[in-house]
Amino acid sequence: MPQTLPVIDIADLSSSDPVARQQVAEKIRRACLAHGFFYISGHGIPQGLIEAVLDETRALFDQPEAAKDALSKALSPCNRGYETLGGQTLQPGALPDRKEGYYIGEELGPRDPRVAEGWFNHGPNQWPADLPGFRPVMMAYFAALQTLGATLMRGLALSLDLPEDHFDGFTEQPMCTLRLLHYPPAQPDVEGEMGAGAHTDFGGLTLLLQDSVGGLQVQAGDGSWIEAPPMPGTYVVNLGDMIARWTNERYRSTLHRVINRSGRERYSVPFFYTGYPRHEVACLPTCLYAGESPKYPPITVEEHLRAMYARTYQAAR
Ligand SMILES: O=C(O)CCC(=O)C(=O)O
Ligand SMILES: [Fe+2]
Repeated sequence: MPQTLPVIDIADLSSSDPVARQQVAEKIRRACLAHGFFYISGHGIPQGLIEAVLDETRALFDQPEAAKDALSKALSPCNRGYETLGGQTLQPGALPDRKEGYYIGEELGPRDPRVAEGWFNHGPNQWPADLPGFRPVMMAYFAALQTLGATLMRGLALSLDLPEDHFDGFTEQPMCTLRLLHYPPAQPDVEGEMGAGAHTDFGGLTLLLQDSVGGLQVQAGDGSWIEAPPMPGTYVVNLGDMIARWTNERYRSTLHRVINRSGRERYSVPFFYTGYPRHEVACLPTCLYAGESPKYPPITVEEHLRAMYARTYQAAR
């Protein structure tokens, strides 16, 4: 029997009944201990909005190369905009990833104090001039996923035997990144090339929307790769490195990769819930058992994120 990832209906995380919330948290706990990856249903994001996001994503990547290059993230002081095919190498030592991407964050003007102070990745987005629906759709989706991320962080707190509001300092003014991705079909003659090389996610939670093509794989404890196929109406949720730091690796930040062997174009939209940049991430007392010591020193969200960007965007080889 191949291993599969669980589907958790999270609707009851918004219930007024604390017992119902705790029951969802128990399922989250089990999934986090097992794989650090699970599907969620009952998330409340309207299907129409999801389809609009995928439509606008396809339309963006269908634009001529020159139009996409005009939106290059190299032109942005805060890493927003277009990233060309092969622009990132997620797996150290592997070939550059066979994907192109687009980064969107909270829309912040120059007067925002965080922008004025030069906080990492804070500032305005770049928007495609010829796609009028793109900006409103992406902003509506961004806001909806930010709320969903905060709901999940409350469930995560409960799953760790912490008060539900434990992560409120992290979910206030959170930094989040919406990333649009396009994976052309794998080239059969290029050995070792992947759509996204094996990596763990940097931040807190990732909420992944994928189209119907498939190709995401998650590493199990025994080193084998589990398929995470598309399931309509769900998101794939995974834990990033900051959760592994918080929990002293009790909860895992699991390796995953994408190989698009379908022969078709694949589109996916991960949403990275990264959290309040000045928040300090240190080992949680409920995750440190007698005789253990923390595996990681405390770090702020921003310090951690800067280090991770430096690693995957080092000079192209
Ligand atoms: O496209 C996917 O399914 C996964 C993308 C991913 O892992 C990432 O962007 O971190
Ligand atoms: Fe990832």
